[in-house]
Amino acid sequence: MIELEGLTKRYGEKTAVDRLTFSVRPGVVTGFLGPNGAGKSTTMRMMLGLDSPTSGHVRIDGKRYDQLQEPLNHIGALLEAKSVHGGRTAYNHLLCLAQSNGIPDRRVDAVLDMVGLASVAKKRPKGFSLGMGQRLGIAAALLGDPRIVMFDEPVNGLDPEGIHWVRNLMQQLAAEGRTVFVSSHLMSEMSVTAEHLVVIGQGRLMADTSMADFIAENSRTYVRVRTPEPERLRDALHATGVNAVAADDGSLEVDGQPAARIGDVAAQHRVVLHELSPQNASLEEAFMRLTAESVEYHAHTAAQGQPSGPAPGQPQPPGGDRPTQQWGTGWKEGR
Ligand SMILES: Nc1ncnc2c1ncn2[C@@H]1O[C@H](COP(=O)(O)OP(=O)(O)OP(=O)(O)O)[C@@H](O)[C@H]1O
Repeated sequence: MIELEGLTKRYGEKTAVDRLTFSVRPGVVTGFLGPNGAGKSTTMRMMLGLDSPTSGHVRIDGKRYDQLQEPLNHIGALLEAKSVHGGRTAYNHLLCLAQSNGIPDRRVDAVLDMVGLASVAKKRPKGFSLGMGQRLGIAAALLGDPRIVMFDEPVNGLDPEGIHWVRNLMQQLAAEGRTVFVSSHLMSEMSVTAEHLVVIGQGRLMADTSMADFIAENSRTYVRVRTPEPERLRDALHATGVNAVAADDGSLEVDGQPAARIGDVAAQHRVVLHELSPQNASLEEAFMRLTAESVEYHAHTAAQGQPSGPAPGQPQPPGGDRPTQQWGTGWKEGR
């Protein structure tokens, strides 16, 4: 179990992490989400004792990180910018870590096997691809067979097979009853990996909930209807108290009604349907809707100084009552 209580970190005037209180439970994968600069890495560094809180605290199995006797046996972590001694082979890198943490040497072969790097164990990581480096970082995190694992952007640089492997690994670790805490900017991946979510924005807690509830609470679900006779269907629906709104692409959108009811009304009035499809919101839409107001860095159009919104081909903001003028592509100044 990881427990945060009022965790706060200030850098001068800047409050990077602002009174965060939440727990990460064992047995499920918990996703950690937030726009760029939200404070995720700072939070994770404080969990590992790499940064000290300005106030508040983090407990790992009831203790501060620096009070853990053999920390790698409790918590294994992959942080974004993993530094690996370039001169040592992958095997020796892990062996040094094992020996300095009281971990049996045989764990080195076990984790190299587990992450698929056994064949390059005698090679130096400086020649590794980004994906191989990530696998080596994951191997190091698993070395002490810890009950808690924490991954910051674990699929960064991995190919589809690698991403699939990380997903299965995290789910397997959680199924074994471990605590798995993972940050990622890849929403589609997160949505199929994590069961629980912690979302922060500008250092503050915005959500601590199940994936299903998060999507349901922060998104709009509706039924899209296509018909050659939209006016007639709209009137027919209206007569039964159902409101259908015409979308720009000529389809009708109906909120808060099951598709079957719309289909029944269409059949009663002999209106031909070309499409009748429930639209379930994605994690990406829900995340962007919730965090729209807390995005710290926005892309601006040079001419108007206005946020540019999603790039062509990127998801569009869902409709709704939250302001969408602050949508940005999330790039970060100075990074
Ligand atoms: N050492 C530091 N000194 C000053 N400010 C810092 C320092 N580290 C982080 N910050 C600031 O704290 C805020 C949170 O940064 P952090 O890296 O934790 O965010 P993040 O959610 O991990 O972002 P990203 O998704 O871009 O990795 C940012 O505004 C960042 O500029």
